[in-house]
Amino acid sequence: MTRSEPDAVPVLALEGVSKSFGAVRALRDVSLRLYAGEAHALAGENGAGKSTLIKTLAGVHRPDTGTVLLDGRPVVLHGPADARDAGVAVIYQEPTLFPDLSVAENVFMGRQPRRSLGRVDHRAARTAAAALFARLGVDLDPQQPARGLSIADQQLVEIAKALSSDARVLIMDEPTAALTGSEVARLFGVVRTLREQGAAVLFISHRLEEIFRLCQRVTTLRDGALVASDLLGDPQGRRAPESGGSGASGGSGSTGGSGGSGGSDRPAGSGGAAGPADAADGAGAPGGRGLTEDDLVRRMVGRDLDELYPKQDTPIGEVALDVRQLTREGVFTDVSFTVRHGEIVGLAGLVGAGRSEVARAVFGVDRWDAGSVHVDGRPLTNGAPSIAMAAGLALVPEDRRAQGLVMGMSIERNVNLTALTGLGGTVRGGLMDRRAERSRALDWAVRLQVKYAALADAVGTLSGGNQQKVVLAKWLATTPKVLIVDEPTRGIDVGTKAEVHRLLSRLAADGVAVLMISSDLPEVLGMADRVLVMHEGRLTAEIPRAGATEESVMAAATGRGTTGRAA
Ligand SMILES: Nc1ncnc2c1ncn2[C@@H]1O[C@H](COP(=O)(O)OP(=O)(O)OP(=O)(O)O)[C@@H](O)[C@H]1O
Repeated sequence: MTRSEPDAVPVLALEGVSKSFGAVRALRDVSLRLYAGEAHALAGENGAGKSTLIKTLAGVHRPDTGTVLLDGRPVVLHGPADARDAGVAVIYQEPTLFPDLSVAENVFMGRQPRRSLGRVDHRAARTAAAALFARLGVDLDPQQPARGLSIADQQLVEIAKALSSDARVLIMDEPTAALTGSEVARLFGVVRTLREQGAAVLFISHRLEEIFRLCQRVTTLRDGALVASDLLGDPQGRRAPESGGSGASGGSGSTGGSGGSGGSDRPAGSGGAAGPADAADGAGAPGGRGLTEDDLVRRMVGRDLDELYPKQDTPIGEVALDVRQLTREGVFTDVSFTVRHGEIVGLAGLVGAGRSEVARAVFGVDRWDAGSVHVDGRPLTNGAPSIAMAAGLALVPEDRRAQGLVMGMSIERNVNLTALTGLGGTVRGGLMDRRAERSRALDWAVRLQVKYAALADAVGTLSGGNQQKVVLAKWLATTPKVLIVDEPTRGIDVGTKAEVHRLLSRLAADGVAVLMISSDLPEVLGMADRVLVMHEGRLTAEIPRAGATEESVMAAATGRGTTGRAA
């Protein structure tokens, strides 16, 4: 049986599901069919309803109307345990393993193999875990403690855990957001293996190229409604491995390992969207040639997208941020660079290279052991964020949800949080000027296209991407002289991504010095006037815009040569 046979029965499906939270209609009459052996992407802008949909499949939410079907039969999932028992597992972006337990103990949590007297059989657990990792084609030691595993490895432990309980459906909610390029390649290798073994994978990502690389079908949501469910065609007309539930290996590059950036897994000749009886397939792909990235963006956003990297040329002014020989023992060493007024400097490197740590030290969240930081020629005090802010520095942190928001507080109040320090200008005689607060929040909500019901709603009710936008707004509202943004568009949909880039470009044109930490290479190359690269806690290169290419940046990021040491 292959997934594209019209009479195939989906392993898991939604039919006509609607779900509201108060006045917000998060899902409206949505249907989705997930087949064995397919990687199926779920696309949509922030707040489109993707998380609500997967939570419905995972038994977290009960639909208001509509049905969940397992193997074609309607089921009622009373909670996550019901979904797990039915073979549906969810892998979240940042898994929550028990740090003090071993990898094997985490895999078999609650289901440890036991010996006759009821004692846990650790050796059996290790052997079984090793067999699962071998099945996935990955190299992980079952005996090592979970503490200290990279996020990528933690995800693999979660996947092994799902397999150990015979999961047939794996739902992955933005699993790649915090992974390096090679970790993504390894995860995709695992997903291919799982598909060959007959699993169905539902995959969420805001990175469109990943959807096209990994998936055979994409379902798009807009404002809670289904736009289309399209097969993804292969533009080169190459024949990708046809996989059913049989486990037959049908072609190249489809198992284990860490392939490069190739390895497209799309079905051959899948013009249009003549999938298994999907009513919403009607829209198809233009010209019957398979969906393109532009088509997908149009489906998500409802219009053509403006330029993604609208970088304007701006005169570069005096040095605004001057970081000299900054060292934090064991974290980063001898880091020196400048950012000038009007300039966007990209800070590239692999996850773990020390970029965020430098940003935190510059802003004063962490102390430095040696070196100095000047803003407009004035020295900052070590470990004093309030002094950094008073000097005109702003830091939009990477981990925005944890570091940047008070979840129970309103959207409006969160946007204005920095005003509590007196920086934002809405504190008058010790009282918040509520009208100014509201108008500022509204202004930023519109500029960043935040999707919300009321500004007085708790920020915790927003979708993940919209929460990210509120943190951005909060810091941009301080009108900084120097803005440090850490992964400014991670988790943000493609439409707003262009808007964030336009905003950064405009800030630079207004004279703000922008230091942009980003793992998104096209973003760095598209937006930065100059690119700094870090590798293992040191600056390894400084590359002017004209000389910056994927190759030159990656070479410096992986320590394979430098292109001129940063001064
Ligand atoms: N528990 C909740 N209470 C109130 N509103 C909610 C709740 N959960 C989701 N919503 C709303 O439902 C809508 C859909 O949110 P959802 O999280 O499903 O979006 P998403 O597509 O996953 O977005 P993102 O890409 O930002 O993660 C949003 O308007 C959101 O604010």
